[in-house]
Amino acid sequence: MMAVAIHPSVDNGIKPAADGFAGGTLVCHCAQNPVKVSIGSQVLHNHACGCTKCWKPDGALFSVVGVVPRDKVDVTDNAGRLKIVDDKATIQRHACSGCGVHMYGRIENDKHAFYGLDFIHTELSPQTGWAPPGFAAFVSSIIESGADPANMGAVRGRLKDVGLEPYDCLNPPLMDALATQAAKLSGVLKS
Ligand SMILES: N[C@@H](CCC(=O)N[C@@H](CS)C(=O)NCC(=O)O)C(=O)O
Ligand SMILES: [Zn+2]
Ligand SMILES: [Zn+2]
Repeated sequence: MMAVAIHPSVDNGIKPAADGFAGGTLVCHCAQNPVKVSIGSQVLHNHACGCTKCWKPDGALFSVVGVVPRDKVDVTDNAGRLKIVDDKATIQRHACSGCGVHMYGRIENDKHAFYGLDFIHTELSPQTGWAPPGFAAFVSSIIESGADPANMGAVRGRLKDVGLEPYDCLNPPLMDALATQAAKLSGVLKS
């Protein structure tokens, strides 16, 4: 039986991070005058995301998305083509209006646990050495994009086989970070 396809960067074999890797350039899919974004950092918390909002390449069940400090993100070419997909969302995804690819997602709420980090898709960069995805988030959400609910056992099995522990929200460290921030904001936890 053919293995469940997750995402090209997973299905073609997850490549390890390179020591000392410190960034690269994201390029959108437009054949002419692509949008380019320079990233001056290794990616952190890279993961597969099954939610409906994260950008996925054609045919993929999951997005692969991670974060970098926002001051390490610099749009260098054709910034004028970027449009915010949903300005009400927590993560404002800046997409190329030509090809639809999301170039970076930014949190503008400075009370959010992940404020200061931008979300990026390292597959848009020709450089190798990015930290690979380490877990799978929002796995059940792929059903909202049309995945067959009856196939979820096979999907989770495949994710485990390739070392991506499946979660239906984020992984425990990130869920703890969100809850810690909520407890500080409510005053339950003294900061
Ligand atoms: N089940 C929902 C989940 C969406 C969701 O909560 N996505 C997560 C992971 S990217 C999130 O943090 N979203 C914030 C946002 O999109 O602004 C869907 O698939 O649309
Ligand atoms: Zn484009
Ligand atoms: Zn997502």
